[in-house]
This record gives sequence, structure tokens and C-alpha cells, in this order.
Amino acid sequence: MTSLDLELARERSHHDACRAALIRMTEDVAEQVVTGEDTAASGADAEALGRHLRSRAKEMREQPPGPLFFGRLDLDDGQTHHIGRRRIGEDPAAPPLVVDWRAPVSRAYYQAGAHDPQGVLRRRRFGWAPYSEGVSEDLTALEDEQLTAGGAVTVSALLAGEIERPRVGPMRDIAATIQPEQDDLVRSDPAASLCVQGAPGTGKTAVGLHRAAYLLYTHPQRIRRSGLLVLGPHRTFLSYIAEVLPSLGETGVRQATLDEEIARHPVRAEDGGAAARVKHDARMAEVLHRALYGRVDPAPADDLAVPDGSSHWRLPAAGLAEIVADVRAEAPPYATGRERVRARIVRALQLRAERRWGPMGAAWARRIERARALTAFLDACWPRTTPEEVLAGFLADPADPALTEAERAAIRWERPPRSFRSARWTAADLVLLDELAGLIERPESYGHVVVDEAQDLSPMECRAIARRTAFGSLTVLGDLAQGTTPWAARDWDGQLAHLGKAGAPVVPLTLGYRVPAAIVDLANRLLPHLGADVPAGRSVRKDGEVTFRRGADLLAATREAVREALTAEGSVGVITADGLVGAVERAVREGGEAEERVTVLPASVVKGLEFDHVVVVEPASIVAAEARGPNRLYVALTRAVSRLTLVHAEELPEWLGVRGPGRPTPRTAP
Ligand SMILES: Nc1ncnc2c1ncn2[C@@H]1O[C@H](COP(=O)(O)OP(=O)(O)OP(=O)(O)O)[C@@H](O)[C@H]1O
Repeated sequence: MTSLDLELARERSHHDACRAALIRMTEDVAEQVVTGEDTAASGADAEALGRHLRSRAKEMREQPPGPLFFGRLDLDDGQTHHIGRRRIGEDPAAPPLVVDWRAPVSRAYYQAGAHDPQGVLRRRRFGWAPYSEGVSEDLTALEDEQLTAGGAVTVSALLAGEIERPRVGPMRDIAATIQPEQDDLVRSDPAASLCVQGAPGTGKTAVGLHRAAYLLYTHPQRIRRSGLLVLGPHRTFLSYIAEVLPSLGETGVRQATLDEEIARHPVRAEDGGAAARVKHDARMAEVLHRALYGRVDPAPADDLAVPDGSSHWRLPAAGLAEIVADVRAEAPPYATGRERVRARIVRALQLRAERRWGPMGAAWARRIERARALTAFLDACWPRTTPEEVLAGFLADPADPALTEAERAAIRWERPPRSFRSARWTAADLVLLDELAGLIERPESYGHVVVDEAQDLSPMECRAIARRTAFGSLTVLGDLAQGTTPWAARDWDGQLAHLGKAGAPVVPLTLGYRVPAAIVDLANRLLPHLGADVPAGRSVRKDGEVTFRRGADLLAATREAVREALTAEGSVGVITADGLVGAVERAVREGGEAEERVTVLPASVVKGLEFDHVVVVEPASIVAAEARGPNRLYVALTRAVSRLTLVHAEELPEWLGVRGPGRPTPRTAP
């Protein structure tokens, strides 16, 4: 037996011990649920204890199968720690068999290096069989890195293997291989907001999700109580990332699109481009504010007379106007404002009554508060309303000075519905309704929100997120170069201000783990044409292949490209302009290439996704399809993990720099 075999055998037996301990821990919790139910504590305590134990038991039962540790640290104080996705230890007082990757002691696993060993003598990485369910025999390799001063800097083959492995199925966690620059972001101050400007494949999404898991671990009470939200651009993306947090043991995190988060109604109408642009514009915030407060009458014409028995209490119009002006100046939410005006009027009337009759009791104040005359005054001066009523009124006649005549015409309802209740709202209307709802009543704040692809949010969408993080922090992830919406941000300063976190630090990530160098080089040629000043991406991966396939029969050439792609392992993504997707899908299916491994997708929904082999069909059509076409093409090209084929009948867009001199020398299929 070699010494490596011996070490592997030792580690496997440690893994067996961990497995046995985990089984006992799960059984213990299940048993505690049973005993907890029998506990003769007070009803409320027993209920709270029972709920806690049941959710912990459920959590333990639902842990996905897998290796229980991926790394080990040998420290200079003689201690050894195995590091895994969750802590394993039966006795809280004894050192655990496995330390959670988020624990402070694990930090050195990600950060220590020969230049700064941080008390680590040796870092050990474990190699497990792909998709292992955590049987000890699947532990097939280990790799040691000596960090003592003068130790050689080694490039980890296990790390490289993990980064280059073919992609099948949903996104996986990267707890075993988080890189130092990513770890800094994952563990940065939980209370502070942060923006990551990352080139394609640099791990923004991965960092955001691991940061979410880290915050839940470090601030379980605060973050769990107020909630953590992960916002992604669309459902396909959300299902792609859905497994990551559960695999890290975090099952209770809400993952949604912003549209889902703010949906008060189903979307039943569509805006034209011009209307959508106006509705998403930052000016709509003041426009809607005016539309709502236009309902408030700042100068009531008549005195208020509230009957009380056989007499009346009076407040002159000037006094009423003063109360309304004071409350407006305090700027509470609209609904609170109405009640504040009511309370101030009652107080003013009480002072008058007391001057004449002496102290008035609480019952008197309650009666006056509910007096019909007072409510009638409020209904006229500060009427109760709903977001729907205000927006419907505005869209029927959008006469606001901040909008040009053309802008008003773009959003004006041609045929206003008979009542706002029957209005057919567009997606942009829902954003506006959310703004109004936020003006009327303040929404609850999440403890933390992770927002991915944040460059694509409009100012009004940003404000919807800002309202939900008024008392929480934000992790903003994005890439200005990948902005494709008509309102995509050109810089982060403005976007962060709309998100309510002006001045949050913007940290660049440029080292890519998905896209190989050959493909990054091609994609970088687009950068000067994307309207975004961002650092160019680099890649840790020296592999990768770009192929150009030109054919007069585009669909036949596509079929051929897909057939060739299927000769290698892994997933194949066929990406084309939205208008071509039906034809391409049929062609691929008819060609018998519709294996599970092949997905045909419109370019509009590939953001955040990745495939081992990407076939981009007719790049020129992707560019021509929309104003931000070059950005869309940049996104499509950078979905490739290993290989990229560009199939085209038309000339390739000149920005790719593959027509004239300086043309790269990619492999061109016949
Ligand atoms: N440290 C790492 N170890 C292993 N894999 C990694 C690491 N960092 C990132 N990856 C992998 O690289 C790929 C890209 O990561 P991710 O999707 O988070 O990048 P991104 O910056 O959000 O990309 P994009 O902007 O292009 O959508 C994923 O498969 C991810 O698992």
C-alpha cells in the first residue's frame, strides 16, 4: 500500500465516522420532536419548541446526499479540521468532526497561501467521484499543499478539474473551490451593501448565492426573521440556480423574479417600446407622487363643524390648511398621513373643548374621531385611495408637466376602462402600481436581498427593490456589458442610487471560471461596441475551441453543428434570435438531434445560463433584432463552458473582427 493509499483509507474511515455521526444526529433530532411533543411545558413554549425541532428535523432529513467534507486544514497549533458543507458533531462541547465552510476557522482554507499561511501547515483537497452521493469509496483522490514559508506554489489539479468539468443539470455550489477574491465578497460585512461588476463567468451568481448562505449562517436570527430574497432575471435562470442554496443546507430562501415579487395583478396587456420607456423612466417617481398627492386638497374652503350633542366644535379652514400642510411636510406614507390629519384635528378640537369644559376623556376623543363630519372632511381633503385608482386616473389623462407631449401620448390609454377594477395592466404598470403602493403604505423590508443581472433593471424597478431593503442590505450583481434592456444601466453609481444604496463599493471580478480563453478573446472584441466601460474579462481556462460554420442553408448547417457538438460530453445550447427559434428548433428535432442534452433557446432568455457547447445561429440576426443587439450577442457567446460554434449564412457582424485583417485563426468547418 502506498502512503497515498494509506491516507485515502484513513480519510475514508473518517468519512464513515462522520456518516455514522450524521445518522445519529438525524435520529436524535427526530426523537427530540417526539419527546418535545410530550413535554408538559406551557402551551406556547411547547408549540415554539415543537416547531423549532420539527423544522430542524425536516432540514436534517432533506439534506441532499453527497460527500460530507471536501477539504482539510492542518494548523500549526496541532489542530486538524475537516471542512464540509455543514457542521457534523454530536457533542456541542467537543470539536466537530466536520466544520461548516462558513465558520471563521474555515476562512483560512480559502485564503491562506504560501505568502500568508495564516497558521496553516497543510491544505488538503479531496477528489470525489463525479455526482457522488457520499459513499466513502467515492473518495478517490487527495491533494496536499504545504503552506509553510518557502513552500512551492502549486496549481491544484483537483481545482482545475472541478472548474473544467462538463456541465449537466442545474448549477452546483462551489463551496469546495471558492477563490480568495470570491471569498472576500462572500464574507464581506453583512450589514453593508456591495456591488459586484463581474465579467461573464467570473462567479457573480455563485458569489451571491454563497453570500446568502453565509449571511444566514452568521446572522441566523436577524436575517431569518426579516427574510432573505434572491432576485433573478427569469424563471429559467431561477430553476437553473434553484439547487445551490439547498445543497448548502439552506432551504428557506425565497428566489423570485422582480415581476413575481411585485405582482399585484396578472399581466394582461403589453406596452409598446415608447410607452415602456416612459413608464420605466426615473421621472415617473415624481410624476406618480404628484398624481397621488394631487388628490390632497391643501386649502379646504370651508370650516369643519363636528357635532357633539346639541352643539358643534368648529375648526376654521385656515387651521385645517395648516394641519394638512404640516403633515405633508412630514412626508409620512399617504395612508398614515390621512390618519395623522385626523388625529391632529381631533387634538385641536379637544383643546377647544377642554378650554370650555375641562378635561375630555378618551371615550370623547374616540367618538369625535369617528364623527361622520370628520370622515367626510377627510374623504374630500385627503381621500382614501388605491394604487390602481391613482394609476388608472393618471393613464387616462397623463397630464404631468415633467412629460413631453409625445411621452404623454405614448402612455395615454386609448380606451380607458370603465373602472380601474377592470383595467388590463402591463408589466411596466405593475412596477408603477408598486411605486404607488409604496407611497401609500411602506412595504416591509427584507434583511438582505441578492439581486442578479442588476444592470438590466430600470430606475423604477430599482426603486421597488430599494423599498424592500430600506432597513436591510443589498448584494448587487451584474455586468454593464451584458445590459440588454432599453433602460440598462451605463454606470453603477446611478444604478446604486436608484437602488437606495448610493456610494456602496463596486468591486470588479475579471477572472472567469466558465468561459475558456479562446472564447473570452472573441467576446472581448465586442467590448468597445457595448456602451459600457468595464474591465475586460480573462480566463483561468486555457482550453476551449471556437469554430465558424458558414452555410447557405442555415438550418442544415445548424443541424450539422449540433451533430458535431454531440460527439463530445456535456450539454449543448443552441442560441438564436427570438424570431428564428421556431425554425431552428424544428430543424434540430427533425435532424434527430433533440436529445435531452440539447436545448434550443431564444437569445433573450440565456442570461446567466451555461452550456458545455454553445451553437450560436446567425449572430447577425441577434445583433439586428434589437437596439442592444451587440450586448445580446456578447451574452450568447459567453454562455460556453468549453466549445463555441458560430453558424451563419449572412456575413458575421464586423465587430467580431473575423472578416478583415487581424482575423483570429479559429477552426473553420468546411
Ligand atoms: N471558484 C469556483 N470554482 C468552481 N467553479 C466556479 C468558481 N467560480 C465560478 N465557477 C463556475 O463558473 C461558472 C460561472 O459562474 P457564475 O454563473 O456564477 O458566473 P457569472 O459571473 O454570474 O456569469 P454570467 O455573468 O456570465 O452569467 C459556474 O458554473 C460556476 O459554478
